[in-house]
Amino acid sequence: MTNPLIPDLPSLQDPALAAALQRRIDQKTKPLGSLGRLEALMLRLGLILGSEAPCLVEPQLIVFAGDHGLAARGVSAYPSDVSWQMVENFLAGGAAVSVLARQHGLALTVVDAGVAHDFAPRPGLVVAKIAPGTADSAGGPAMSAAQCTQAIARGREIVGQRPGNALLLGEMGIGNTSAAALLLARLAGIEIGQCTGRGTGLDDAQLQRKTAILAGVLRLHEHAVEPLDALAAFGGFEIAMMVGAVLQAALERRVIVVDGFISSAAVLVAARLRPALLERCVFAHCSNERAHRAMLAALGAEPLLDLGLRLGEGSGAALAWPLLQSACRILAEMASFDSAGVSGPR
Ligand SMILES: Cc1cc2ncn([C@H]3O[C@H](COP(=O)(O)O)[C@@H](O)[C@H]3O)c2cc1C
Ligand SMILES: O=C(O)c1cccnc1
Repeated sequence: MTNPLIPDLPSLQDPALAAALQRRIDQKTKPLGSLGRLEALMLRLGLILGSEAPCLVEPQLIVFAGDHGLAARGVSAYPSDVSWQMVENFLAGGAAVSVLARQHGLALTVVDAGVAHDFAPRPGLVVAKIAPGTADSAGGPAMSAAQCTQAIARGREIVGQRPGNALLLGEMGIGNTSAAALLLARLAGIEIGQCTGRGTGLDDAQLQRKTAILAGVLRLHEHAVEPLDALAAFGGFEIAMMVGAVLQAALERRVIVVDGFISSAAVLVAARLRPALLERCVFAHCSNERAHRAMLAALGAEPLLDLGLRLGEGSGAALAWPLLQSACRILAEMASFDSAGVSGPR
């Protein structure tokens, strides 16, 4: 059904372009298939950007930040204040993602999607606050349907206002591995015990408690089965804004670089609404958060890296970025057997 909030996405399948790309890859001066998964990445980037020699321009790394009412129940190893403190750290240039964005020439934008703190305006910060944190999803929906719609619309606007043809997703929000686990359980039908992980570093007893709390939240919202209902029930504002951001990026045929467990949960929601979104995604890495592998499997995704990261912020997306650049450079610059006068296979 057409819904102005959730744009229709045509499939990018293009057998002629796919064949041309594959031919180009196979004619490079290397044994057939020897660049492994980088070759699949070349194919994907070519199809997304609609070119045999795709070129990545003005990549945007956007970190969406929000607080979670559920965090007051002790589902994270850290206090909610860390959300706003880390936003300050991102803007001051001291966080992991700040360093990596600088290193790789990624434009970094931090979005206050709903942090329980007021920030002084400054460059690099977009205040798009829906509310100062979601409501406690153990007592009712994390957000109203109207707030959910507003968050998706703002996520779309923020991407639409920015240049470039690549979006790297990042997030910050104490308690957000809980929201992501709940979305995975509901939208992929996976038992909550399998979806719940240690997040910022819970011990065994704390993990057990978190699982019991999340099981209760799932029961409370047993009727929230549609993607947008589940998103409103479980939150958070940063996840809802990422849903809007990826939909807009997909509509504009940008490459979407997905980070860890939480940004994958946003992609899961968006993909349940518009499955063709997945054709536009590159999954940067498999995080160490327990259920990320299961989430990637539910998305049919093959991540590029497996570094045992469990940070979020877009750090994994930024680390994978040079692989995307290499894939494009190889397509554009590497010689063919013909052009280099190298003999092909016997
Ligand atoms: C200092 C610090 C920096 C972070 N940067 C990202 N996260 C990550 O941890 C949070 C999710 O884990 P949980 O659900 O257990 O709260 C998110 O904010 C995520 O981005 C951080 C967490 C901390 C403590
Ligand atoms: O996979 C992630 O992105 C992640 C995992 C744990 C904590 N924060 C983020």
